[in-house]
Amino acid sequence: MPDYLIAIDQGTTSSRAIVYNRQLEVVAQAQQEISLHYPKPGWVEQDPEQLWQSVVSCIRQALEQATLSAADIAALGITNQRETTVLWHKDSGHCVYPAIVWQDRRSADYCQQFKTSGQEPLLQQKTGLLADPYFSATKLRWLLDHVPDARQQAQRGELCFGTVDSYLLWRLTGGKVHATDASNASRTLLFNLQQQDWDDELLTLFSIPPQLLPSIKDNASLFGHTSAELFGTAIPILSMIGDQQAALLGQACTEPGMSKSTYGTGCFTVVNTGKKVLRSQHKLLSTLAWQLNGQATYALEGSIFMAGATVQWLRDKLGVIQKASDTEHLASQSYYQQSELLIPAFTGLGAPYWQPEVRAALLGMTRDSGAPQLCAAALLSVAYQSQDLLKAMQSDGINISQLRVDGGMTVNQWFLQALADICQLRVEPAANSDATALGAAFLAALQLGWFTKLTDISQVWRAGQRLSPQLSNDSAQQLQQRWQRAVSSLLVLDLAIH
Ligand SMILES: Nc1ncnc2c1ncn2[C@@H]1O[C@H](COP(=O)(O)OP(=O)(O)O)[C@@H](O)[C@H]1O
Ligand SMILES: O=P(O)(O)OC[C@H](O)CO
Repeated sequence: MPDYLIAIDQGTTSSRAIVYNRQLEVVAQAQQEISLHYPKPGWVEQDPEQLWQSVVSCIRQALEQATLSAADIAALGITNQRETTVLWHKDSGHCVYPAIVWQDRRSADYCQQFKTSGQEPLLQQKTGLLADPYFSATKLRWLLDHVPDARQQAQRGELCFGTVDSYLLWRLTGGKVHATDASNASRTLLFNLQQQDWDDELLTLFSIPPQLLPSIKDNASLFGHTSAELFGTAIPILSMIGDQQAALLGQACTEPGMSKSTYGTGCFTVVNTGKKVLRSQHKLLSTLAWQLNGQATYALEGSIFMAGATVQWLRDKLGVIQKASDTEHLASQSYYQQSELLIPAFTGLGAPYWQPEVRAALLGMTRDSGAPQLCAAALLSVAYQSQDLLKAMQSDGINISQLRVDGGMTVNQWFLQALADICQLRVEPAANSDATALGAAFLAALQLGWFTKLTDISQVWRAGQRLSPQLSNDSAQQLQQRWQRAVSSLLVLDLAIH
């Protein structure tokens, strides 16, 4: 029996393949950055072919680094950026359009119609989500309405819709399997959270032909085998799970009430709510954490669209830093009370505001404002947004006094301390910032029988160096209040040219 497995983490910023041994220790890993394209204001696209090629090349590189062959790999697990929408031809595998990324706002007007017509509560009740362009259904509807002949081809059963997990599965299996997992399905706005299946009424509401949809499977199950010619030997694919749900598991949050926050491209705070769908009164999302043997575990989620992506903006558009890690020493040259404030609504604001049309603002600039202040403002904006989420959760009766954190930004100590200070709680980074990949790897290992039950993840999870708040509660409150005044002002600003 082979002694290793590989987790693929296809994120918004990069693709990764990580080789694990039976104890789920990292043996080797490979990573490739992915390009994002912004063809119009508020639009965000990626090339599905690049996503696919990066995954294949990461798997090959990781195998090479580990001096292993595909025959040594017992299973593959997949975790992925969620909601991003791909539509491809069944026969050729050719995509009809670039992938529409979760951050894309092009369907904002269409979503507004659901709010205006009073249909949003129906969406909320069935899916746990809101009428927001974030989710896949309105992106898919846009594709069917705007790509020439797409609707006719869809009706003739010639096209496949999928989120990134589903698209990768299709490619890995050589076009043999069109499936998704319950956690990814729960992010489409087409999935009935209680019935754990596609919802006919929603398909009609969004005019989505059902023949487009993948079948839905448990998060740990046999999804298919990679085609033998890809890596030399067919490898079973034994897990698929959306990246934030994977991180919840990878952070060993298997009991109701346990929570984590992942700081990658965006930031996602997720609380395990157990077997019950908890309904937020403060615009947090109810979602499916994982489904095993048909049994769903649910979660409550706060989603922020710009976390590490704000750091990328500093690097790629402003050029004030050369690499993400530069933000750490630059920010440390400034201080929390600086006048500069960045509200990173580059693609609207997510939870708890849900304002797709609002755009980013940089406030409080002086003649002295420079790279240190911009870096501090960018990192602080993520801490302030996290505090907004924690406050919404508290209002829903969920008190988080200690936060497990992971994701690319959590290597930044200045950011972690700012998070602890602004949110006034203990921050507990995972020893391995790749909790996402670990979650997917664990599910595959569970399916292989290397572990016997879900809670065995705690044998694998390790805490890193914890940070406690050093700022006084009064000062934190003043800063939080200033942030909230700034956001409130931005929300009432009308920037349209009349
Ligand atoms: N040292 C750092 N300080 C601040 N941000 C960082 C640092 N290193 C990486 N990042 C940010 O983390 C993000 C990548 O994290 P990752 O978890 O790999 O994201 P994803 O899963 O979305 O691809 C990038 O947006 C990058 O800007
Ligand atoms: O790319 P990430 O890790 O920020 O995750 C993206 C989320 O899955 C979007 O919902």
